[in-house]
Amino acid sequence: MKPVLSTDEVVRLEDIIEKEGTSKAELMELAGEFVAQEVERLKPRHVLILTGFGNNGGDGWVAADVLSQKGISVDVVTPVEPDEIPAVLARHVARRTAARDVSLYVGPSRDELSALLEKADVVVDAILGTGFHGSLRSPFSIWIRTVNDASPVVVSVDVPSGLDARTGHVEDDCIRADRTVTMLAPKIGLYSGDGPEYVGELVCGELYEKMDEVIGDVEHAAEIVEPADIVDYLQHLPANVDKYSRGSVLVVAGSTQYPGAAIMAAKSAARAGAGYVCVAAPEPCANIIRLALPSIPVVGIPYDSRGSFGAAARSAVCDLAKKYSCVLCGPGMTVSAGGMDVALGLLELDVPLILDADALNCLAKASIGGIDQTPEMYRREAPLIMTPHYRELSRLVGGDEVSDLVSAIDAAQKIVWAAGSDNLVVVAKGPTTAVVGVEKVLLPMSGPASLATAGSGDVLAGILAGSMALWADQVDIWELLVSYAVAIHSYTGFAAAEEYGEKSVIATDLIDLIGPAMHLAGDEALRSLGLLDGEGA
Ligand SMILES: NC(=O)C1=CN([C@@H]2O[C@H](COP(=O)(O)OP(=O)(O)OC[C@H]3O[C@@H](n4cnc5c(N)ncnc54)[C@H](O)[C@@H]3O)[C@@H](O)[C@H]2O)[C@@H](O)CC1
Ligand SMILES: [K+]
Repeated sequence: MKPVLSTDEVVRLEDIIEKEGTSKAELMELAGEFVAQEVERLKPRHVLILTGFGNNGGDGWVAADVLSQKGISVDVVTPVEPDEIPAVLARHVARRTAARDVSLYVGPSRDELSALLEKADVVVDAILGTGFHGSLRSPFSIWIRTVNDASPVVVSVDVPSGLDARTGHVEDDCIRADRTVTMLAPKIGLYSGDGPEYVGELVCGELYEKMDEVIGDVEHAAEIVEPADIVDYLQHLPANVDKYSRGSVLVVAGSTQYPGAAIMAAKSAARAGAGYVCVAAPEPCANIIRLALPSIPVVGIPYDSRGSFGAAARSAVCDLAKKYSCVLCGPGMTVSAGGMDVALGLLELDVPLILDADALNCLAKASIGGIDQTPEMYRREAPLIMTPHYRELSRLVGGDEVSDLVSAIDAAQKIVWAAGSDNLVVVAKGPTTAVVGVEKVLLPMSGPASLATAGSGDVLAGILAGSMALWADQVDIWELLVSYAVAIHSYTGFAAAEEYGEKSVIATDLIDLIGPAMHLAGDEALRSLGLLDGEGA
């Protein structure tokens, strides 16, 4: 897994590295050399480097120096003369570079900048890095707009200029990078909010050769889960399994209004590997589900006048639930008094439980001021996975704004820290999904935008349930198993987008692609471990 840091922790990491004997000036040299190396791979003849007032600009000046010494023609744009640059380290490298064979442009007009952009093969954006917050001031606001209008090939240094590296928020304009070369470790803002839209391909220059020895000394905002990390869950089934040893899932879901959610979740759980799946649904919709899923038994449960779980549902569902390896509750069940009772009843049982969709909305309704204010409601021994999207997550914590990855992690941590259990995981679903536990925040591979379609969450919940049933006995770190399920869901999105077209994917397409998605994930894991060459086995 690869750590992702907050900007504060990056500063701490730089201090630690300095204490270990590598100064910030040396880090800047290494950063600039790394940028130059990444630019050189694009084989440019003419490079334009835009620099700012701070150390991000310093990295750009070093890169200019290295590239010009390699015989590449380099233009450097700076807001002030090198001697007037306020940041000491950046001023030092700017003076040095200015004395070399580079062309300097101090505070060019918009037209002059446009002309420079026209003759550049590659533009290096070293205007603003982790020191930038708030709204853009001139001249950078004009530079950034001019660059984006010209849409050249852009390599951004550390962070695309204009992006707040703490939150991923873009207030005005931001450089649209083809590649972002980030230093030491990726910053959380590159994954949050507007970040993914501007970053392009992300490359990390670790710079410090003994990074492994120091990275554990700072807190990680999150960790990226790589294909090799989930390889344990991609093994073949042992030859001697039977349908019970593969694990069983009870899907507590559906209503007259939304029988489809129960159908999609149950089928996904079966496709994800559970040996036996059963649905417990309000009686009036049970037949529709039976007809759609001939291989899956459906138990009709007492219902209310709207065809949702009714007053007697709790004991019927809880009696059944005890017999399963894992219970998934929520898809399509609507928010009703009976549904609320069912969700609270399941929380009291000693069975691995996934609460999704309306089960979470029921929980939010049953608590006052957020569930984190009443952790006893969900504190338990058996594993509990909650899978809210940002809006559901906001409701769960009493209405806090949840609008991006950073605020989603904060909200999810409130929930898991209030209970303090290793067996509690919140999956904060969004464009970048975070898997949040007490100790760890994991970022599994994100899927394509095609996954943003109604019912996609029911498929994810089913994949999660099937995976939990299959692997529950062998789990050390629940966050990792959950990340595996999220990654498989992402792969179904890529496979479906390829088959049906990016905009045309519907949730039911994803279900039959769960198997192929596991193959894709398996191949990727083997390839990253060096056990598979080329395009496939
Ligand atoms: N400190 C270190 O050890 C290292 C730092 N590195 C680089 O240094 C960068 C951080 O440097 P700094 O902290 O100097 O910050 P930056 O270079 O990101 O920017 C700070 C400068 O931006 C300007 N600025 C801030 N807000 C602004 C706004 N709203 N509108 C217009 N201008 C604004 C200010 O003039 C300020 O001096 C990193 O992103 C990275 O590129 C790398 O060289 C690696 C080592
Ligand atoms: K930058």
